Amino acid sequence: MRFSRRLFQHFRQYLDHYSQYNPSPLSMKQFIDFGSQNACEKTSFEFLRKELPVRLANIMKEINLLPDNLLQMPSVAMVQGWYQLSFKEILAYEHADPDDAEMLENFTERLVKIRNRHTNVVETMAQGVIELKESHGIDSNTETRIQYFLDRFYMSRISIRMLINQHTLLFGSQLSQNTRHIGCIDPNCVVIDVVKDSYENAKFLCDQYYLTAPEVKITSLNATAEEKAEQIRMVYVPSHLYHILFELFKNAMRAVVEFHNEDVELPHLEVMITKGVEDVSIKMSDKGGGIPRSKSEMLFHYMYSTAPQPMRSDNGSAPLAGYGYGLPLSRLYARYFHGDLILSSVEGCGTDAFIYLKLFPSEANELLPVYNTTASKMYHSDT
Ligand SMILES: O=C(O)CCCOc1c(F)cc(-c2c(C(=O)NCc3ccc(C(=O)O)cc3)noc2-c2cc(Cl)c(O)cc2O)cc1F
Repeated sequence: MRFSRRLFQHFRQYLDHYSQYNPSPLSMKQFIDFGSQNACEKTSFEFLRKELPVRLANIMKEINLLPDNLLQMPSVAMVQGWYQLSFKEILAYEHADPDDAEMLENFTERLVKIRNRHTNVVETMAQGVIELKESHGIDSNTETRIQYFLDRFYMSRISIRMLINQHTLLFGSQLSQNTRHIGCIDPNCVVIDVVKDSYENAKFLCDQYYLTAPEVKITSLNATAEEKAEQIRMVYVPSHLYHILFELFKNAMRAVVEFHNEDVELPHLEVMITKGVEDVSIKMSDKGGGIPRSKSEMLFHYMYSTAPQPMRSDNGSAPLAGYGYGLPLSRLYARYFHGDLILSSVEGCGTDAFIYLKLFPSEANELLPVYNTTASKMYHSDT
């Protein structure tokens, strides 16, 4: 027992040490500049062996502040265990020799194992919230604290996976098929291509579930007229943009089909892509009947969407409704590089969803949660 207590104290010292540092946000410009000029694996390693433990420690301190009855849920305890193990595995490289090529290869392989370990964190945490709801119930104060935590926890996870993906794609053994991309970043992401791709896949699911789906009309407006409107490009992570658009298309299609379930003709969706001076904006409009203003904020609640959804895949077809985390997570992806996702619904008519993205890579900075006294007070406030 003495040995494990000493190890536990040792672990807590490391956790306290690394959580004292603030995470260092990188900008999209730093990601592409580092990755495009013959990236140096040693430099990346020396950055990550400090920054990954800092980001892990910052969010692990917040996990430890969660209400005890949530922390005791089996699923939450499992996620906490994954974080503790991954934290320890990266600490093992704290004093490694950066000039040791074999060690660098081993480090990259270890990052892949860590990324795989954390694949199902979102679903597992959602299961933990359901376990808490079923065993203890969730009062509004607890709900507010869980909402605050999950937004920060999932933003932290997005940022850690971004760092791991960049390193493993730039230096890992599976060389990226697309030489144009810098890690998971496309420096010339053609926005309309991602819109069409996400629409087609959402339409496939909608057709499968409802045997019908609305068409889409896409228009582009290029306020800066130096290039043709239809080729609005930007530096972005296509998989992030796809995740946001796919979720919004699923929701819009569901609203339109369910609101017009008797009608033969479905009103089409409209997507407007606009390139301004600072922003690339994507507006998605539907005539799905909209949602009351009193309910629209709840769409971003993690708790609200864990209520049984009418759209579960009871007939075995892929659900249009997941854990309901789709929209809150999509807003985190939009906000991750200082963009945003805003819903504007008109009850009885339809819903507009606005995606705002930073056009300049130098302004697209990571938005990272920082563990500090303000944050910790959020977990103690009983107001
Ligand atoms: O579980 C998941 O993953 C999907 C979780 C999400 O599932 C939803 C979903 F796809 C679509 C809607 C919905 C409704 C609706 O449903 N209106 C009918 C009603 C009227 C009153 C009330 C009420 O009083 O409570 C509720 C609904 N109207 O507009 C939208 C709508 C929502 C979003 Cl986020 C969007 O991007 C586009 C939209 O057209 C609501 C969802 F919730």
